[in-house]
Amino acid sequence: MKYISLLGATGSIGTQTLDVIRRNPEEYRLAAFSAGKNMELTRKIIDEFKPELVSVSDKDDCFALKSEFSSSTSFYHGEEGLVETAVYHKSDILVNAVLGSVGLFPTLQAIKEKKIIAIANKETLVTAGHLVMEAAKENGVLLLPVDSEHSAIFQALQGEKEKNIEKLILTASGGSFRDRTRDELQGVTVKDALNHPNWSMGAKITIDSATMMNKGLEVIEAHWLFQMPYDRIDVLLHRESIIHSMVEFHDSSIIAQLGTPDMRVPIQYALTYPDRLPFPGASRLNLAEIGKLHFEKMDMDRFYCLKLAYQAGIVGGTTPTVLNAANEEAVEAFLKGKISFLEIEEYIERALNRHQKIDQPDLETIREVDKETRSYIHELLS
Ligand SMILES: NC(=O)C1=CN([C@@H]2O[C@H](COP(=O)(O)OP(=O)(O)OC[C@H]3O[C@@H](n4cnc5c(N)ncnc54)[C@H](OP(=O)(O)O)[C@@H]3O)[C@@H](O)[C@H]2O)C=CC1
Ligand SMILES: CC(=O)[C@@H](O)[C@H](O)COP(=O)(O)O
Ligand SMILES: [Mn+2]
Repeated sequence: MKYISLLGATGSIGTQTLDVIRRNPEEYRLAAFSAGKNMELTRKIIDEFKPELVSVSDKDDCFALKSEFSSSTSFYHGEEGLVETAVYHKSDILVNAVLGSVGLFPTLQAIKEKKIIAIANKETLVTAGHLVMEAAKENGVLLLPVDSEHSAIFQALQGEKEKNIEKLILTASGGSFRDRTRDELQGVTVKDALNHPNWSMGAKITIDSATMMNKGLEVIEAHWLFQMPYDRIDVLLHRESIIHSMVEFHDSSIIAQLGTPDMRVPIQYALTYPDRLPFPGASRLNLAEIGKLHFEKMDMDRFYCLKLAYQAGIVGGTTPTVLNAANEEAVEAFLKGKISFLEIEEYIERALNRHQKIDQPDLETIREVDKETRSYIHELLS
C-alpha cells in the first residue's frame, strides 16, 4: 500500500488522481490532501476518502471543517497547510496538482523529506526549475512527470541513454483558437477561449493552451525535467492530441507515446512507475478508425507567447519567474473580463521588458520577483 499526499485535490488533475486512487484501493490510500476554496467538494472528498490531514486556503473554512469532522482528521490552512500536506509523515508520494507557483515551496519541502514527487504543477518548474532539480538531485528524489507531454517523453526515454538523444518534440493541439488568424483574435470571449478541442482541463491551463503559453511553459518544464538545452526542444502542431510527444535519437529513430486524451493514464503511470496497472474502461486508441493524424510547423509569430517563453527560458535566471507570474496574473484578469485575450501577451511582454535578470536566484529572490511581477501587473490593471 502506498500513501499519497495530494495538493490541489479539488481541481481537474486532483479529481482525476482521486479517481485513480478510487479504482485501486488495494494499492493506494489518500493520506492527506489540500484544496483551495471549493468546500463542497472538499467535504465530499473527506467523506469518501477519510484522510488524516486536510488543508484549505482560508482560515474560516478550516475552522468550519474542524468543527464538522471527526478528531481523527487534522485541519490546516494557507501556505503552512500546503506544506503540512506535502510533507505528511505517512505519505510515500506527493502528487502536486495545485495551480501556480504557490506549489514551489511545498514541493521543495517534500523533496527535503525525500518524498517521491509526481508533478503536474508546471508553474513550479517554470518559476524555479533549477532549485527543484538541484534539491531532487541532492536528496536522491525521483521526480515523475504527470503532464501528458512530459510523461510521454519520460516513457519514450525508458532504457535509453541520454547521450543518444537528438531532441525532444513536444506536440501541441493548437488550443481553442488554432484556426484563427491574429486579427481574428480581437474580441474573442472567455467562453470561446475555454472551449478546448481535445482536453477537459482547469480554466487557467485551457487559456494557456489557447495563447500557446501552455506549450511555452512545457518547453521550460522539459528543459528542467530532462536537462535538455532549448535548441534541442521542438514544438509540433498536432491537432488530434493522440501522439502525446516524441523523442528523436541520433540514429534518426523517433519514439512516440500515443493514447486517447485521458489524463488519468499519465497520472496512474506516475503512481505505478516503473510498473503499470491495467486501466479497466479506458478508452482504447483505435488507429484504424482514426485513419489520419495531422502535423503542422509551429508558427511562432502567430503564437507569440510561445516565442516569449523560449526567449525567457534561454535568458534564464529570474526571467522565467517573471514570465510565469505575469502570465498567471494576466490569465486571471482575462478570465475575470478585465483584459482582452491579446492583452495577455502584451502584459507579459511588458513585465519581461522591464525586468533586470538575476542569475542563479535563491528561493527568497524567486519569491520576491514573483511578488513584484504580480504587483506590476496589478498596477497595469488599475
Ligand atoms: N488539467 C489538466 O489536464 C492538466 C493540468 N496540468 C497542470 O496541473 C496543475 C493543475 O491544473 P488543473 O487541475 O487544470 O487546475 P484546476 O484549476 O482545475 O485546479 C487547481 C487546484 O489547485 C487549487 N488551488 C488553486 N489555487 C490555489 C492556491 N492559491 N492555494 C491552494 N490551492 C489552490 C484549487 O482549489 P479550489 O478549486 O478548491 O479553489 C484546485 O484544487 C496546473 O499546473 C496545470 O498546468 C498539467 C497537465 C494537464
Ligand atoms: C493534458 C495536457 O497535458 C495539457 O497540457 C495539454 O497538453 C494541453 O493541450 P495543448 O497545450 O497541446 O493544447
Ligand atoms: Mn501538457
